[in-house]
Amino acid sequence: MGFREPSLHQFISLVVMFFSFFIIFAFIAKSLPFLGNGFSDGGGGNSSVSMDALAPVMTLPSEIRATDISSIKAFAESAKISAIPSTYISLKEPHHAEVADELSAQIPVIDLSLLLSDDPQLHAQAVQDLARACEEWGFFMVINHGIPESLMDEVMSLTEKFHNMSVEEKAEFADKGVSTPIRCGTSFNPKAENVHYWRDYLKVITHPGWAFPHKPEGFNDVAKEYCRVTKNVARKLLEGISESLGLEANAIAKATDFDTGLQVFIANLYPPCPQPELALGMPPHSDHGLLALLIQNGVGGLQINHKGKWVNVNPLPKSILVNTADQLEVASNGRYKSILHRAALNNKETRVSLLIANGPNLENVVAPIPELLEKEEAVFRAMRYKEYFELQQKNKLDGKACVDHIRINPTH
Ligand SMILES: O=C(O)CCC(=O)C(=O)O
Ligand SMILES: [Fe+2]
Repeated sequence: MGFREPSLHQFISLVVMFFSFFIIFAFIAKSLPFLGNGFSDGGGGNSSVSMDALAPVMTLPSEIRATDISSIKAFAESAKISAIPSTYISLKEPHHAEVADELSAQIPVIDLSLLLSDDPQLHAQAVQDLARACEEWGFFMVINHGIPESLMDEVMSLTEKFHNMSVEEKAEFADKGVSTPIRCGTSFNPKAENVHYWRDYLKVITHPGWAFPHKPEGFNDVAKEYCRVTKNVARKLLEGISESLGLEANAIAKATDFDTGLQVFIANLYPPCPQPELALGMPPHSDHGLLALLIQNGVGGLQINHKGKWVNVNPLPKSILVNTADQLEVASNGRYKSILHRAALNNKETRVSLLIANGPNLENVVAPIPELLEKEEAVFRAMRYKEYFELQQKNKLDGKACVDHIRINPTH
């Protein structure tokens, strides 16, 4: 039997069939929720990711990158993997091996009602407590803060509802860059990282001005109230911190234009992770801004670095957790160092944390407070907060690299 050359007609049919098959295949891949916009990622994306995701669930999509998915929650739920992709391995040593649990109970507690007390002695004691908390820890829990429990519960429950919406419902909020007021995405900065983080986020610039997702119902109003009262608490704490540095209560707020300052609402969701000892929800980093106030859904995971040791944070009921951030380190001329912290994971429960970052006005040129420089040399060079904010958000999250970038004297 001789080989017969295919006719031109047969050849064209074959090509058409091949392309039809490819288009149907691409369409199916695109409609899988966890693939987000990965398939249409012209050239730059990793197309083997989409292939892997279509393979039976037992196959580990070991090379999956956060640039190819829009949500780790959706990915984890649909892929049903028992091991994490290699691109999510952050830790060589299991993280629980190096946690100093005996230090958890020593995390300072600040009673805001004492700081605001008319009794000069109670107030002075609270200022002293704040000085110690900022100097020795850079982190504290605030109790008697005056924020209603019902408001905290409501904002947390709506934050969970937001994250539980489908990938399609959240698509309109997808991260389109630092200057957009509402940004929803996964990991920290997938394009800039080699290792990714087991986290989905919603970040909203809530001050100055107001923009917020219009769903789920009620989220906008509850979040607005929560942001307002949180900024007040941050303002009061900043006054106490100014006093603790021997400055006028208003000094830091005035120098940084705090009242017109940037506020960012950051809602993090960490789904259960099949290998929580190898991955992280967020890597070690310090926050930009002055003070960041955090609450969580009752599931732990935040770890702070105290004198080189990782310490689990177990919040007192209804307390607010406060991080001292980079611009406070700058304003205090290195006296109050921003806290290095990270988010650890677990394999059972979804963790949700809500962080409200409060910082200077974006146009403010942040520098050490002049009064502090009467007796000491400047440890930091001045930098416009907008540039600092962009520097931090546009790169990978890397310890205290940003604040080190403006440090004049590396020994501080
Ligand atoms: O989820 C946490 O406990 C930490 C979150 C955090 O550090 C951040 O959003 O900057
Ligand atoms: Fe943080």
